[in-house]
Amino acid sequence: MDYLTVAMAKGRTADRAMDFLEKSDVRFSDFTDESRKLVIYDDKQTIKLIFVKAVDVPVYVENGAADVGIVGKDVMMEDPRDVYELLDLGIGRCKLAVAGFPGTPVDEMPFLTVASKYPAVAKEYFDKKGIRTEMIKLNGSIELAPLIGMSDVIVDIVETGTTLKENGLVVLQEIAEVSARLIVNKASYATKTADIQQFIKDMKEGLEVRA
Ligand SMILES: Nc1ncnc2c1ncn2[C@@H]1O[C@H](COP(=O)(O)OP(=O)(O)OP(=O)(O)O)[C@@H](O)[C@H]1O
Ligand SMILES: O=P(O)(O)OC[C@H]1O[C@H](OP(=O)(O)OP(=O)(O)O)[C@H](O)[C@@H]1O
Repeated sequence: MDYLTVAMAKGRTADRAMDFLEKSDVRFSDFTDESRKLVIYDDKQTIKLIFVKAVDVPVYVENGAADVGIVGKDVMMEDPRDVYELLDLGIGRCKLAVAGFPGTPVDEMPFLTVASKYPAVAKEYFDKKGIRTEMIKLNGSIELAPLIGMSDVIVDIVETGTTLKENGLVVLQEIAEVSARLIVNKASYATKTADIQQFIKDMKEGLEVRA
């Protein structure tokens, strides 16, 4: 059986994407939130869903290990890959922003230490402004860095703003709007066109039902 292989991260993205697909009658009945399975199939046995780390989704798709991926724009910005980006799913909406203590004069500072999960995005942003930076790559709890004096500012995802607020930080500058995107392997798009178009149609129907 030639499945359409779809890669996504468990958690917020997968929950919403599977909701959309269910609206189009694409169901994964044997999947539960507690499941530790990394590969699941839909009831009609046409889609093979693989669960990978969010940052790895474009890697699987570029290599053809997955035909399709669902991934945040933040991940694509940090590590661009040679894939087609075909649909903005409008889920997982958040912002990439510079944050720090209130009143930090970012644009007047000739040199900044920046802690981020997104060092490439951050460097490009400050380079364009002519601000020299030292990047400190972190993988989580980014908001801690300014609190303990490890960085002047952070570049991170802001959704509700709660994490910043609870740590006495504020958004200083907005860099980009982020939402989940549907990406497609280039060769798969040529060889599995009908399956991919059907998958996109199913996702779109889910989007419309939700709207
Ligand atoms: N509040 C949020 N925090 C983080 N990511 C968010 C948020 N809201 C939406 N997103 C989107 O969800 C995607 C996946 O986030 P998730 O938290 O699952 O991954 P992660 O934190 O990179 O992975 P992990 O938790 O496995 O380290 C992000 O790349 C981003 O596009
Ligand atoms: O604006 P908010 O709604 O508070 O959301 C933003 C927070 O969510 C993300 O962290 P995540 O939950 O992925 O944990 P992490 O620190 O492990 O990255 C992000 O890195 C912020 O810390």
